[in-house]
Amino acid sequence: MNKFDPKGQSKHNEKIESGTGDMEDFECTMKPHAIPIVLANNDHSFCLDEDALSKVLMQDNIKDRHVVVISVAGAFRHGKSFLLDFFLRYMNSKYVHKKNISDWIGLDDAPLDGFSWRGGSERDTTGILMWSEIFLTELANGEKVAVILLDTQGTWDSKSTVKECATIFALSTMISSVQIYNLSSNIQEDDLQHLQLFTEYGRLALAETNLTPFQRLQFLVRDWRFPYEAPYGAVGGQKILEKRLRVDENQHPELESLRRHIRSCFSEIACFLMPHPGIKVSTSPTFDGRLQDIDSDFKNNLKILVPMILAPENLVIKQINGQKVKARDLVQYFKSYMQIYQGNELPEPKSMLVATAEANNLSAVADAKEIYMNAMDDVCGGTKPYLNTAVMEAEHRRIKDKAVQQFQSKRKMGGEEFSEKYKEQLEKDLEESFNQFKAHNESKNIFKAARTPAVFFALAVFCYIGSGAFGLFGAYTIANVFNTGMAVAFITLGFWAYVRYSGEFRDYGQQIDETANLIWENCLKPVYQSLVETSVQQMAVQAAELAVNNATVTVKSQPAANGKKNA
Ligand SMILES: Nc1nc2c(ncn2[C@@H]2O[C@H](COP(=O)(O)OP(=O)(O)OP(=O)(O)O)[C@@H](O)[C@H]2O)c(=O)[nH]1
Repeated sequence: MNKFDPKGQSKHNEKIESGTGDMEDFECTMKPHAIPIVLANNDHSFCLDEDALSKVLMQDNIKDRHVVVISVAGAFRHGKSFLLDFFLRYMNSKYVHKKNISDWIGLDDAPLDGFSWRGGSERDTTGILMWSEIFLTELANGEKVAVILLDTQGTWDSKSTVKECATIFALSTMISSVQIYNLSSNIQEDDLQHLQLFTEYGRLALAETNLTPFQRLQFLVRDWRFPYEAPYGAVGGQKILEKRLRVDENQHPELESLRRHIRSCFSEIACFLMPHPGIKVSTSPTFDGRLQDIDSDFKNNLKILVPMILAPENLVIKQINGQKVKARDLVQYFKSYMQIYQGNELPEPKSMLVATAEANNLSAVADAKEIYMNAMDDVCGGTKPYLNTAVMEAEHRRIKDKAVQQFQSKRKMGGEEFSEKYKEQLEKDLEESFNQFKAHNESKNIFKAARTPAVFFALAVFCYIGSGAFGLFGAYTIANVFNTGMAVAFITLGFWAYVRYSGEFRDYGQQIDETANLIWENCLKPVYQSLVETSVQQMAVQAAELAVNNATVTVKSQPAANGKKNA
């Protein structure tokens, strides 16, 4: 097990030491170590340690250099940090100690240190860690670039949500120029599906652009067990990759679109097959990374893989929107990407079951709504005449029950409890639709539609009579007020008719309708109702009198008739 635990050294105001002298800004008190840049919070969110990031990237001799960012991501407990420590050995031996490059892999009995790694089944790395030492590497054209190494929190451990996994993977893919996708045994369909989910989550956070969003994707298959099918290394990897990402004519559209998506996200995709490192590496609790305990096949392939990624001729400079990125820019990008993931703009990535159950329920809701809308359309749709409100409400209840029944009877994933909130939403939506149908139905009631002109016409007539009556008694001032009222009523009526005809000034039209309603409810309706009541009363009185008179006449005429009969 490695003795070097950088997690105990990650206080961000600590000064760090560089073996190269490249980090003279820092006081030389510590060995280079892993610095947590993105920290995992207890509430399943992440935050950026800006100070720590700036301290590393804003050093005088680093900040204006183009960067090469190499990140390793993938499922937890699959040897990501272990691999990165060999990257460190390569960089240290070449650029720090200026040693012969063939010796970079180290001594047989030297424990492996650097990024924290360990055996066991529990996760080790959380958030995103950056190696404190930035390696300045000279390219063939003489430019010195800054090589940055990132270790990431493994995906699919029992403590992380899908959102956390997606955030770390997406963020590290967005920031890196080479993303190493570390897999175990094979490239499986679920690995591709997860990659699709994570890259889509990353692409969502980026501004719309026609350029390929990410740079190099390096599949790294650990413990490859079928060298007789495809040999270890890059050639075998390419063979497997071609097979897995092949798009066939007869392929299911879902599989095809997944493959197209992955290809469209990266400007370059490669694969490397690594052999198993030996039983001691994977099972011994006392293994501390010594080369003597690692199988030679693994070591030989490491000697090919590591330079394939880190040798100057293979370095990929980080580009965003086609522009090469400098270390100082990377600080800004980190900040703005983190802000996006901390905000509420992005949809929440879900587990496959939750996403499928949601889709099932939403489709059942859509079907039920369609049933309701079609049936209500038949009852009171656009071309149907006005329907009595009570009948309409009864029809609404009947059709709504039918729609909800349809929703409940449809087979859905996620269970009863999960469906409940969709059922509630459906009922709410149906009530809203009913209100719209109701409003539409009301507008078909010609008496209600004629209310505004009727009210203003009645006002005009009232003012006309008023003006005539007061004029008759010589009260000309009051008569003039009534005349003005009549003119206002007619002008309003004319304007209202214009609004209805032209469709312009609709707000004013609405205000006139509301005023008419107000006048109707508060003045005309009470008068109208009392008139109706009075006339009904009078009719009742008259009917009663008529009945009494008739009865009296009958009683009086009856004895006379009887007398005639007797005579
Ligand atoms: N089978 C196998 N085990 C490996 C390989 N490389 C490293 N290991 C072992 O895997 C275990 C985990 O190594 P780490 O480097 O800590 O794994 P990790 O992916 O960084 O783990 P997390 O930080 O928890 O995500 C250690 O016991 C290593 O010895 C490999 O290629 N194959």
